[in-house]
Amino acid sequence: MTDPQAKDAARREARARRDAIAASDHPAAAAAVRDRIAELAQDGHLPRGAAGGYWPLASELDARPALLHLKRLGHSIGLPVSGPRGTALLFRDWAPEAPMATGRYGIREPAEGRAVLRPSVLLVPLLAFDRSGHRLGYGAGYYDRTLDALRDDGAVIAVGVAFAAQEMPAVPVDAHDERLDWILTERETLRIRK
Ligand SMILES: Nc1nc2c(c(=O)[nH]1)N(C=O)[C@@H](CNc1ccc(C(=O)N[C@@H](CCC(=O)O)C(=O)O)cc1)CN2
Ligand SMILES: Nc1ncnc2c1ncn2[C@@H]1O[C@H](COP(=O)(O)OP(=O)(O)OP(=O)(O)O)[C@@H](O)[C@H]1O
Repeated sequence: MTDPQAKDAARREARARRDAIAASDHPAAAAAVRDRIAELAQDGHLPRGAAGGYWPLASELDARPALLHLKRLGHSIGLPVSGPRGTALLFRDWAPEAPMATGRYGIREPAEGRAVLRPSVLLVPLLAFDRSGHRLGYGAGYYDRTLDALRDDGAVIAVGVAFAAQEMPAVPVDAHDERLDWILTERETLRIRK
């Protein structure tokens, strides 16, 4: 296993870099990522069915414009609901006008009663990434467990979303770390797996 301190140090460094991005640069980055997801869809890289996303936290890149685009293309959209630490995320159907609630960690999520979806495409928020498709999240293992579970019962295309500044030469990895299929930043579309 990698030294947990190496992951923590990489997390702190990535977090500081993300926090340093000017708020005025966020809308253009969100629009660029929307255009990149539109291109993936157009080129037939995204399977039909539900797309999972995330409600932006802190200084994360806002994926909502990308999600709204996928919705217009006919995908249903699911947002994560965090259960207890150690569990996989669940995705509930989201629409801009549908009721939201505040879940664990104070994150906005679709209210109870909204349908649970199984995403065939998952936009994954990244704290740090490298060019081989490895990622770091907040360290609770939610996305590793979620991708593991989704890949166990079928296919899922995992699309990491981050600012270009969050790239590292090599993210520290462990055996349980799930790789991404694509990474989208405001600057480029990285194809990890063919
Ligand atoms: N937008 C977004 N939604 C997401 C995630 C994410 O990374 N981004 N998640 C990705 O897994 C899940 C939530 N995961 C979390 C895992 C740990 C902590 C956590 O330990 N929070 C600390 C405070 C951290 C801070 O302030 O920086 C705490 O509550 O003490 C929070 C969320 C599901 N939803
Ligand atoms: N598929 C899995 N099954 C069981 N435990 C797992 C699995 N994936 C991750 N874990 C556990 O979750 C914890 C956090 O993992 P890690 O440090 O890789 O988090 P992360 O990738 O940064 O976080 P996240 O996946 O939430 O974005 C570790 O203790 C790890 O052992």
